[in-house]
Amino acid sequence: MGDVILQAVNLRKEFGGLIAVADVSLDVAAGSMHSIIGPNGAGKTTFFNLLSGRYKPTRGSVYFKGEDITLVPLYKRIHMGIGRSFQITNIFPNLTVLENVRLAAQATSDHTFNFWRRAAHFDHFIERALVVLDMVSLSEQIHTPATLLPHGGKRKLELAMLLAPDPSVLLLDEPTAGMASEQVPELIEIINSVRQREGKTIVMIEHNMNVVMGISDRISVMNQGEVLAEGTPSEIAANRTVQEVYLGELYGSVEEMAGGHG
Ligand SMILES: Nc1ncnc2c1ncn2[C@@H]1O[C@H](COP(=O)(O)OP(=O)(O)OP(=O)(O)O)[C@@H](O)[C@H]1O
Repeated sequence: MGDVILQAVNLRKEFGGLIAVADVSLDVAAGSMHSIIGPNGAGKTTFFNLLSGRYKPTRGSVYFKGEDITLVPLYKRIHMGIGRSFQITNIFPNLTVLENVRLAAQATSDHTFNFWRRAAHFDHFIERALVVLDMVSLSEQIHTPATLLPHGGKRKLELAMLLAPDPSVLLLDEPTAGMASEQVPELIEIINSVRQREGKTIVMIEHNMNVVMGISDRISVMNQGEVLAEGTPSEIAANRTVQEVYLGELYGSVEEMAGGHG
């Protein structure tokens, strides 16, 4: 395993009496694809919100490149290089694809604009936007208003907006959600090539098991706020406790159905 780039140590989040994340410790290796899976309500999104800085933990710590960032707010973490996926609702629908990505690059820039230097920076952001739009195969649609993109195109646009400021870690929350199954392989191919060609670290919540098993280096399985198991895809696939959690869910719903008829 390579150097640890992002680390959670005994991270906990309570909402009133509910423990959504229960003392989770997790190491993400630099350059790896680390997936987080688990049944609904397991605490995956809450855990992501603790990594991105959207939530402050009840206790525990987050380290990025060895630095304690537990109290660093979300916008500063983005500046440091932790990119959190944009939701489709963050896209400006009437702006073009290019303008959306240019704004995403610009929004996280450290430059304070001086009028005379502004034009030069503007060109720089457009150049960056064109590079990332090429990475996500949207070069042909740069002048299309975002609202006119099909759902799969909007997901690629989100990814481009996330990549625009050149983060070293990408937190992807269900990147294939809502996509038609025939569009999934292309997006996964893009995510994989971004990781390999750009050397990015990717932490991903994903429900599609084919995707998770196919591209992850490591998988952490969450259940009821805890990490139940962690390992390579083949280790996780062979793990009995993991099988029981997923099968348990299935049996639970079968029993409910049976109960409904009884
Ligand atoms: N802001 C909040 N306030 C109160 N409870 C919350 C909040 N966010 C999440 N929870 C609760 O915390 C638990 C974990 O939720 P979370 O959304 O993190 O799970 P998840 O694994 O991401 O689920 P899913 O796969 O359905 O998205 C759930 O019981 C949820 O109801």
